[in-house]
Amino acid sequence: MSRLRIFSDTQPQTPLSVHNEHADISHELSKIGVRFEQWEANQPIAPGASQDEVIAAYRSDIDRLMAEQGYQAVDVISLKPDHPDRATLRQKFLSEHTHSEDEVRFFVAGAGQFTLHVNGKVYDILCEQGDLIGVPDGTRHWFDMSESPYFVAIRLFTNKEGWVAQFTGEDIAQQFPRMTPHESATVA
Ligand SMILES: CSCCC(=O)/C(O)=C/O
Ligand SMILES: [Fe+2]
Ligand code: NI
Repeated sequence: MSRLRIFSDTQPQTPLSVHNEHADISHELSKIGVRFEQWEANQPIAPGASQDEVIAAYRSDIDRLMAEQGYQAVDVISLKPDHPDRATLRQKFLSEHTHSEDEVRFFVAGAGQFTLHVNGKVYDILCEQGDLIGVPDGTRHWFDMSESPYFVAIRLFTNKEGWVAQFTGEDIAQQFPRMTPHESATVA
């Protein structure tokens, strides 16, 4: 189940609030300009599926999003627990960073944890199949997939170069809860 936990950025042990209802999660995230929607994601795609398979299965949604916001590039992250590079890939997203463009991710299988650092608060969002998240450019954030990743996410970019991150050099991501293998597995 999708979940939002909101923390003070100085209190990683105890959330200020926890939200499990999709409408509530969307409402809270809309306050910080973050798009969080539930889309149809019922194509027969499993983590490990190839980029071409995923894009073909979701072509109409991708085209609609690209037309809607002028995105110029799309790619897919598709990982399951036996991926040989899972540790390296996990580490790549685990440090706080920003992008100079909106970060739009559509989860079409499994789950992943986005954490946003905005105005002295930390918004820890467990995203699951069907969740579409849009994080405004310049928003400080990180992403975890647990040590046992199981998800497929479609990524849209305005930058033709695809994924480019500016790391903040802060260690805050190391202080907040990581995604657990259980949270990854419960959607398997
Ligand atoms: C959920 S897609 C992989 C993570 C990613 O693209 C990103 O920028 C995380 O911050
Ligand atoms: Fe990112
Ligand atoms: Ni409210």
